[in-house]
Amino acid sequence: MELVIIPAGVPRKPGMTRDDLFNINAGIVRTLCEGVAKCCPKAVVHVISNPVNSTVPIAAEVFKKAGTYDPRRLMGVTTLDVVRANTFVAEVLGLDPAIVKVPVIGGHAGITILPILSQVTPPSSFTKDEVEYLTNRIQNGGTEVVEAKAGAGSATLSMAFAAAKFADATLRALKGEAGIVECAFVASQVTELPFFASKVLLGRNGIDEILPLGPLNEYEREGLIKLKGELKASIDKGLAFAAK
Ligand SMILES: NC(=O)C1=CN([C@@H]2O[C@H](COP(=O)(O)OP(=O)(O)OC[C@H]3O[C@@H](n4cnc5c(N)ncnc54)[C@H](O)[C@@H]3O)[C@@H](O)[C@H]2O)C=CC1
Ligand SMILES: O=C([O-])CC(=O)C(=O)O
Repeated sequence: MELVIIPAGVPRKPGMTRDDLFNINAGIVRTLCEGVAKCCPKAVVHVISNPVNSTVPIAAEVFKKAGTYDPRRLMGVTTLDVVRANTFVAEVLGLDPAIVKVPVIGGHAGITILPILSQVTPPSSFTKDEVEYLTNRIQNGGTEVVEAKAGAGSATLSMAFAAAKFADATLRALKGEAGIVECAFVASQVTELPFFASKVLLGRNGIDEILPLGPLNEYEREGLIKLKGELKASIDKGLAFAAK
């Protein structure tokens, strides 16, 4: 049982998008994945380095070239989006974040981060204003931290918490614990895009099953349509880089 977590690379400074990190981090992720393919080709790989929407496709291409690719074992880490969503929704509902679960789908940048508030557990309803506030806050949670740190980096500490949470869930599933479901950015057929974040069932081999998106309300369906263009462009940018 092997798990490789890749958090290497440069973080954002205020005014930058995650995509602005591409020029440096794409090469770092490519080199590290070449090392994984050589040294531990059967490892499950968690990619944290941004822009996740591009670095995961890069990792997939590196593994394909090396002949070690297994889509069940490659996951982009979007747990921090879920941690933020659980926290902000719990604040609005006046609940303990530990009991709130919000699926977050799409990708890991700006509008590609789409919280599915209609599927929150415990079942809850929100006003239109609350939906707008929560969606924007969750989509911009990373930027909020980058601005607050004013040049000293991004959300390192909360990412460490999220990475540990996702690693723990993955390792428990690899050991045989049943029924572990997490959101992650993975090779996917739930939409027409080749990679997408959604709920996945983890198991002894990594991803056992990618779960359907479930019913979305009109606001979420519109969000899904809007995010696809940006997400596709980021995926294609990663694939083009890896093909060079
Ligand atoms: N997926 C997510 O939700 C999140 C992703 N991130 C991303 O994670 C990455 C790291 O962020 P932080 O840990 O906050 O930055 P940091 O600057 O605190 O740490 C980055 C680490 O990467 C190492 N590094 C740099 N180049 C390397 C190379 N070529 N090979 C191996 N290691 C190398 C550095 O020595 C440093 O230890 C950034 O790309 C950031 O955008 C950060 C937070 C959340
Ligand atoms: O925003 C950033 O640059 C780091 C990150 O991905 C996050 O905190 O979600």
